[in-house]
Amino acid sequence: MAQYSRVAGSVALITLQNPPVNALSAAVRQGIVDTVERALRDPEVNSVVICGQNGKFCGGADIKEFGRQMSGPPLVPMIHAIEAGHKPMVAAIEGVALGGGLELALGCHYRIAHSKARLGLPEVSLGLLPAAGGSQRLPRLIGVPAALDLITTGRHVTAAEALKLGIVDQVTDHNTVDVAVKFVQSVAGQSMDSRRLSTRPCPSLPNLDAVFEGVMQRVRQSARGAIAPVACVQAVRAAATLPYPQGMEREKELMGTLFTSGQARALQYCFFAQRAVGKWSLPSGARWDTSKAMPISKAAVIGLGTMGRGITVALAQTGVSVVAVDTQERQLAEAKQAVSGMLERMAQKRGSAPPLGLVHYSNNLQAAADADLVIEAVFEDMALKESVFQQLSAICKPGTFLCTNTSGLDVDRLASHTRRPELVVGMHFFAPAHVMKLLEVVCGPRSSPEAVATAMQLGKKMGKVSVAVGNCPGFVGNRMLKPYVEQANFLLEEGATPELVDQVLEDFGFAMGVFRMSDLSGLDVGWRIRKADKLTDPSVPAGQPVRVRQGRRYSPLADLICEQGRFGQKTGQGWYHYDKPGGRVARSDPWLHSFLEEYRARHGLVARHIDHQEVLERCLYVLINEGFRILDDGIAAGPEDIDAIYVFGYGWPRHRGGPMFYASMVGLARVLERLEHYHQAHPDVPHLQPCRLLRRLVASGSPPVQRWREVIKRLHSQL
Ligand SMILES: CCCCCCCCCCCCC/C=C/C(=O)SCCNC(=O)CCNC(=O)[C@H](O)C(C)(C)COP(=O)(O)OP(=O)(O)OC[C@H]1O[C@@H](n2cnc3c(N)ncnc32)[C@H](O)[C@@H]1OP(=O)(O)O
Repeated sequence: MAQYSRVAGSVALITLQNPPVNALSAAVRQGIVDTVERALRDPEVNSVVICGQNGKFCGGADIKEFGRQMSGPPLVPMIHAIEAGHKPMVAAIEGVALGGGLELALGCHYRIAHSKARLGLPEVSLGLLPAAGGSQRLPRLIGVPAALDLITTGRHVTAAEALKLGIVDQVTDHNTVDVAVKFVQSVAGQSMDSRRLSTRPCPSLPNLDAVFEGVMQRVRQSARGAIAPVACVQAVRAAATLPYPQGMEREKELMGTLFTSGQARALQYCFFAQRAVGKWSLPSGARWDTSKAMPISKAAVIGLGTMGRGITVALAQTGVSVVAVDTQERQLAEAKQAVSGMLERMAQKRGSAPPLGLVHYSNNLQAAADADLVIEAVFEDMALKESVFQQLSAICKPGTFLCTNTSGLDVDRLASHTRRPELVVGMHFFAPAHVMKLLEVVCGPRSSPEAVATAMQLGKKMGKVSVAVGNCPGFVGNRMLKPYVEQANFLLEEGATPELVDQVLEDFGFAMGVFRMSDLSGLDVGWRIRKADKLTDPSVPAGQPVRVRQGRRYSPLADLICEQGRFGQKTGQGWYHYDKPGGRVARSDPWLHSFLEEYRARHGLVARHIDHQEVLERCLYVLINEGFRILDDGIAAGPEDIDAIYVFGYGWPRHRGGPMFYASMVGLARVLERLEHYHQAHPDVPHLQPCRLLRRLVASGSPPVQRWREVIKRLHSQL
């Protein structure tokens, strides 16, 4: 797991060997301890180079080991032995040096990186801190402000930035190991005293207290309840204020709290969930590893509203040539300007040229004829989409994949309007499409494995977390959102305010509560869908009670708000008041409160006190319950898919792991018991009725979330 060889006569070369990223497993750590000892003992060796196999230095501690009993030599003394060694040690960094990998490099006396390498301390994104001395050595090397930035954000830096910051001593375009070997020979025999970071003082900083106070305030605000970023600040503060040994003690103490926390488990679960969703499988048996993705070099986007523009930008950023089509001249002209602007701003940030030449515009659908893949993003109207698909099917070359960006309409119905339904899949992007990480790839019953694989691969190329889901109204994300929003409206009827509901959800960790989020997305969107679903407006049969639809409880509150022309931020009024149309700052609105009071009085509803627990349980458990139904229906293959969708597309706090993981942390029996309780209190709300799968999981002993797939498989095979 760490190979020892002699090169250039007197240099020991230690190569970490643990594919795919040379993570520091127990065996690798043992290998490093043994080979370093050997190099230090060997009288013929005067210097050491440490590198990683297959062009990757090291991806850090082995995350898989964290949930288990730890064994093997610990990292801290291992790195200390390297730093204390009397022979010069150089880290030859290719590929990545992340987390424990960078901490290992910081223990070396010199660091030489390849120009394409990326370095960072991303432990915070796993709910941890760099506890192998990283929180103490990095501030001593690059100063407190830069170390705080890297450690609290976990961001990766390029070799060029690492050189500028002083993390590495040299960057090369040549063979990094050869350069390191040559270099280490040039310093062999010299004293390494000044190169041991643990012996250096932290560069002094005026107004230390004020700096840390400011940073702590900012970090607490953006952490939204996550504890690791706060612990990271505390650890760096120890580096700045304490001698190294005491700083290490503090690092260990803080890590002790984080290591076994639920948040660390949640974040590590998210890490693996994000990777698990790439290994998709469909009920048909089609799988990621047996389905061939087709290369896409030319795409077309049809409909250049907000979504179409974002998708065009995202494709061009990926290097795909795009023809952007809108039949309305005015919309086309506006889109041209908007897309170019977005591409230019993004390029400016990156310091590169904008890929303007990759985008062509047309007002004629015919321009999509030779595209390899088309993404339809016209207005969310079934008849309109059907007509576009019919035309595309006639226009496009044989083999063109036809995708729809619908947020919930029937993909199979659209496929039925084409000559090749197997080439049709949904590609549901989230606004703004060039920024948001999530892509739901919606597989209809007739979508071919190649079509799914192609959409998944294209999503990955675009930097998205692509999740394959089945076809049903709202797919996964929006289907679960519906009962969540519905509960929030019911709570208003019963006595809550938008402020209370939002406060509870934001305290939980959501970036925005449900009402603030609805105001941002536009209340008219849901109104239009409810009209199409015949839940409101003239289509509702006369004599139907206002608060009942299709035999269930219904809240017309959102419809009434829309009837007042209050569509949220865009009109300056919605559930909140904004300074002007398009304003961003939500203010409590006395009009809304009087409106709620009048509404309750009109319907004989008596407002009662609703506590935070009820708000949280009713909103979240009803959403989770729908998640179980989705698993039971086979619309999502496993809980990781649902959790990835919620974390990357719906602002679910990552340190809570996603709704299904959260349910497992709360305890499935508890979730079941609370749903039963609320369903008894509200028997006219079917969404509160605990789902069959939840009951069965509880009956089978509430297995951990990682084992649900097996249980679901077993249940389905028994049907
Ligand atoms: C009572 C309590 C006492 C407390 C005491 C505790 C003692 C413990 C002290 C320990 C101190 C630890 C301090 C250090 C901590 C760390 O180092 S944490 C890890 C930090 N590193 C990372 O976060 C990097 C994670 N990986 C990545 O970001 C990416 O994988 C990559 C390296 C950039 C490569 O990306 P890409 O090429 O896109 O490949 P992927 O698909 O992401 O990954 C490929 C497979 O590799 C697996 N993998 C990646 N990194 C790790 C890892 N560090 N450990 C284990 N496995 C890893 C990944 O899951 C993929 O696997 P498959 O899906 O199976 O292919």
